[in-house]
Amino acid sequence: MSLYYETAAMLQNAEGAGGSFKARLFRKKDLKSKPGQMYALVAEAAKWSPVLKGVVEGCGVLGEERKLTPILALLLAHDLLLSKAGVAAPKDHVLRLAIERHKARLAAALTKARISRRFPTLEAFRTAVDAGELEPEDGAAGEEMRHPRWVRVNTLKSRLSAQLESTFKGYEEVGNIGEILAARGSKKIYYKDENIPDLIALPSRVDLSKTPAYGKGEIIFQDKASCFPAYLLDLKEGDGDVIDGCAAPGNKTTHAAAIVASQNKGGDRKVMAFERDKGRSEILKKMVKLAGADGIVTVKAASDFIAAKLTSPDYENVGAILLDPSCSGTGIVGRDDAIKLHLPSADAAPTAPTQSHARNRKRKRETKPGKPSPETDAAPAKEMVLDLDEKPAQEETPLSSADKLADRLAALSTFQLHILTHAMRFPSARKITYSTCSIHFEENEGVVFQALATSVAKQRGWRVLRREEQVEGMRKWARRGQWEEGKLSGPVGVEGKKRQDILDGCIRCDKGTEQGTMGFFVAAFVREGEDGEVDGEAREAVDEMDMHVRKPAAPTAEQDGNSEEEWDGFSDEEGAAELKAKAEEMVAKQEQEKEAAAKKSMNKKRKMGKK
Ligand SMILES: C[S@@+](CC[C@H](N)C(=O)[O-])C[C@H]1O[C@@H](n2cnc3c(N)ncnc32)[C@H](O)[C@@H]1O
Repeated sequence: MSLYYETAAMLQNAEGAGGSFKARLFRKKDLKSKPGQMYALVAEAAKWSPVLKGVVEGCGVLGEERKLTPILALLLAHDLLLSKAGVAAPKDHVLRLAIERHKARLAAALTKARISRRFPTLEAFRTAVDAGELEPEDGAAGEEMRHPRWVRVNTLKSRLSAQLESTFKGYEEVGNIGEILAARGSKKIYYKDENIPDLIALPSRVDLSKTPAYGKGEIIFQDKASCFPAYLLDLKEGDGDVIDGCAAPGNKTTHAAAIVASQNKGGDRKVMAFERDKGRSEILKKMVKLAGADGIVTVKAASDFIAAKLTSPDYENVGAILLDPSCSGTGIVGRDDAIKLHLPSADAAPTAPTQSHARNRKRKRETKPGKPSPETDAAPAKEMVLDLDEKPAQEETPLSSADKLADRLAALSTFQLHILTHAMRFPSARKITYSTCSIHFEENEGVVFQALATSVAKQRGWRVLRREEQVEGMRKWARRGQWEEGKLSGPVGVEGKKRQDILDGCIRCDKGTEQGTMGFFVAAFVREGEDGEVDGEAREAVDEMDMHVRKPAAPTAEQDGNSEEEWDGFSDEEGAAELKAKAEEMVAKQEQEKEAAAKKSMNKKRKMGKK
């Protein structure tokens, strides 16, 4: 089978196959063509497909050449017109003959397409296509594409100034993020972030994955919002060791390690990174090593943070904890790395004169065993959406259906509250950041208010870091926490100014706004006094909350006849064990659903591409 038949067959069977196109190519054992050549052909043809679709349709190739399907016509037209090596088939091959019959008209149509787009030469046209500048701007895909490419310079290995002089040499600095969001293709501009040090934003299509800096771990792709937790933790030399309780793939771990290293003048402070999942622990180890953080970070692979023994001497110097637990992931912006093949339609009326010898001819379509059937391709999709490459391991569990939302949020927030209150028990801990990439109150402010109401928070004096106390870049971030009435079990949470102060301490990011971030939430907790020495204001706040926030199953004062009896939070062994069991059950369920949900979403994306 020729390269073209084989590639077209792989593409036609793409739907529902699971995994990226690249993974499937390299997994397939019986291919006659080289997988690398097939991959390159599809990647290049896809880039040119918005142009080639019109070129092929305009010449009426599909109407005349019954052996060609839309996919074959696209691949062959690409190689005939744009590949230096030409069509990769013998001179008398039926496909080569079929496309070469139209060479003169196809070439003329391509020239016309170039001139109409005002490119003086084919090389200039090629540069624009390579930069993704021909991608349509409108529609949902366009929206997703406008999410910037955020790049954190890894100060363990490099400096922002050094990167601007090397990786980003020739890039022009712009004064606001709006210019990055509005930029098409991979325009060479960057924006230096005003909130997070060493962070820059670039237009979405800029591909840095092949740069030496990325390969060496000098730059890390990390959404701006995802940089908030380590920065908000505001680590100081006196904070001792740091724990990242939910670490893989490790973006926040390496960020925290970079901050620690910048202060570690000869010191031996450590970052301990817990990751419960075995597979993700391997990714974490690789990330830590690549970032040059392995001297500071100890990876606790396949280790449950909740099971970490508080009395272990390993943790006696832990002053700060970063917690970014599993969540619904509803704030994640789909960086749509999927590509679109714009396929020519057989029904489109030709705009150029067609071959006279072929006009009105009704040749029977031929099908050979093992070759894609033109019959099944007779009413082709106009677009085909393809995941070319593997995506980084998903860190979140997509919610499978809307009606399960309330249940899932309840289970997730139970787990999140449990892990957060566990962090609050570490003997020397004075700072915690709690974050999610969820947009839901239940997982965000809801968890914060419930955590503050627990006995461990009260006894140990944990409170939310007030906005005015926050590190400058976070203090000036405008979007703060918000209250949602009726979402917490029990009548109400803290009210009035006290509630508002806590909400002002919480930070939110919204997706799809002019800030260019994903949907995200983070709050920092601090405590100053010794255990049991709760400062007055904090005590007042938590006491007031305790009046209102109740565990759902807790008996009411009327029911148990004891008006003094209060639910004392999650610190009792029984409650903690119950929560742990519930959380573990939920997490196991999540894992089972993860694969199914990912497959379903890929199929949906493909179907949408066909419409
Ligand atoms: C949201 S992701 C963390 C992302 C990470 N902070 C980053 O920025 O790259 C949550 C991670 O926590 C892990 N996890 C969940 N529960 C855990 C537990 N009890 N102990 C340790 N890791 C846990 C999950 O397997 C998952 O890898």
